[in-house]
Amino acid sequence: MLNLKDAALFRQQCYIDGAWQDADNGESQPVRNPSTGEVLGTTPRMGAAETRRAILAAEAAWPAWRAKTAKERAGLLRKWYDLMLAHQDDLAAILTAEQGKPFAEARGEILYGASFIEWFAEEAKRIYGDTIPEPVAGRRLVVIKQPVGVVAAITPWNFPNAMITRKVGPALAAGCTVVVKPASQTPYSALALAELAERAGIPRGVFNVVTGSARAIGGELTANPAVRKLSFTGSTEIGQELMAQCAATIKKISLELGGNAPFIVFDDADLDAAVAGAIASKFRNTGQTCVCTNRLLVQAGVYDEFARRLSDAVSRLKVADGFDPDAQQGPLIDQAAVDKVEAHIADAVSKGARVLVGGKRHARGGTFFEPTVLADVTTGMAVAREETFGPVAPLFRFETEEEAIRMANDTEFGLASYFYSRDIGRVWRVAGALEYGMVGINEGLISTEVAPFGGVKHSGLGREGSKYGIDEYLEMKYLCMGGIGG
Ligand SMILES: NC(=O)C1=CN([C@@H]2O[C@H](COP(=O)(O)OP(=O)(O)OC[C@H]3O[C@@H](n4cnc5c(N)ncnc54)[C@H](OP(=O)(O)O)[C@@H]3O)[C@@H](O)[C@H]2O)C=CC1
Ligand SMILES: O=C(O)[C@H](O)CS(=O)(=O)O
Repeated sequence: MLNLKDAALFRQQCYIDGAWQDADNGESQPVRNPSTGEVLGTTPRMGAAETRRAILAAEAAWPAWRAKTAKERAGLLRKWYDLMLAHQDDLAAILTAEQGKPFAEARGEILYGASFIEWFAEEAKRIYGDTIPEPVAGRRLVVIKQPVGVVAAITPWNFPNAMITRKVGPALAAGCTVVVKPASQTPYSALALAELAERAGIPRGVFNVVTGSARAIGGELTANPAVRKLSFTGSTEIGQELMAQCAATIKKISLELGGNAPFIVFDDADLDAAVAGAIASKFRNTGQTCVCTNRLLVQAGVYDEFARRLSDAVSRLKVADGFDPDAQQGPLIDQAAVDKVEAHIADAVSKGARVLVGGKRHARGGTFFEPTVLADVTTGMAVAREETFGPVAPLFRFETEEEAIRMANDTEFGLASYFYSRDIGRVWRVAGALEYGMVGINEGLISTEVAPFGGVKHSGLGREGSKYGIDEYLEMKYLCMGGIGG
């Protein structure tokens, strides 16, 4: 099925306490290639009992793992990173087969995912504390940082490699141990990471991967008091459920949820740069990223020209199977995703929008969809309020800077935002006024391991990556020493 150089990377069992295991009841669930519909294999359909064992393994491994020096943990993470790079093509092939994205994009995700392991291997050695001038003579005050403990990570199908390493990298670097539940549609990338972690020498129980019933596994991960931290990437609806489930045990929580990114083109923008940025921001992963542009707000003076140039560029995007060397747009993850895209287009057209390019299922069939540009879109349409999570670029028109900011902020989401302008005063005014965790200014691709990734409002809590990302896996402790004398 998969033409891998190292077939041992394709694992169809879960990884718990350093052992590859089936579900207790022997049940399994199929994993399909979204491009062809073919069954790639199966993974165990585990539930609460197996998850409890994984948590116990992580708890048992924690004392020895946290007792290692930061340098020792960094060395093991570095070996894991080196193995990811050495197996980049195989990891990318597994990813394209189970998620559908073009192979070149999958290779890029492996580098992006590995960068979090590299970055946090370095950050491990810089977990500094504080000394505080004593307010009372004879005392010494210090602050130290310690690992939070056993971490649960629940991750999505759209970045099956990077969304795991963006959590597991800082967790392990901080001295925590982890139980990961990957998306059922894309489990093989997670299991390949477990295979490489074992080869890197990461001790048994430190990194565990369970697949199966989301509700049963999630129920155990959120209720078990041994789990002290939950990190989730996925829909806002599920993030809200998990946050509520964690309340009973007061877990530390990070949420990276949905978005509704505005992409604002002002009349002083470099239009060629804006078109290139819109293509990159809107159509990466066939529009299936939480930071994808969801609404394009274009100032009236450049609306028609921008619409013409963007439509021309979109019409040239190659829709193909991810293993086709020319592929630029792969399939959507499943039929539900196609249904949502079609519903958004139908709603917009019924309320007066015009289809400039695309607008319907692709001739390839299955879950392939034509990259689409809509004009004359208005705020009463579903695409203005809901995350499409597909290859649809809706163009809204605005007159003034104030109107653009008001439209951009008119959403409960606040993850990524983008705007194009060459006026320095406008750049600072708009960047300050946008209610988002991240702002791309004359750039459509801004995600990197060195900067804090995350949102506000219904887009989540906390930050991933950057020097801030490791704090999510640390607890701060204040020591007050008396009787020092002198
Ligand atoms: N912020 C982001 O990066 C992402 C946002 N999304 C948004 O979410 C929408 C739906 O996508 P989808 O993949 O279904 O996202 P979900 O939020 O449903 O799934 C994300 C992860 O959560 C798990 N999950 C689902 N329900 C539960 C539960 N009750 N308890 C514990 N874990 C659970 C899933 O497991 P399983 O796969 O087994 O269902 C998966 O591992 C997308 O259309 C998009 O709008 C989706 C993916 C990423
Ligand atoms: O969840 C996502 O969609 C990713 O976080 C987007 S990115 O980090 O690859 O930009």
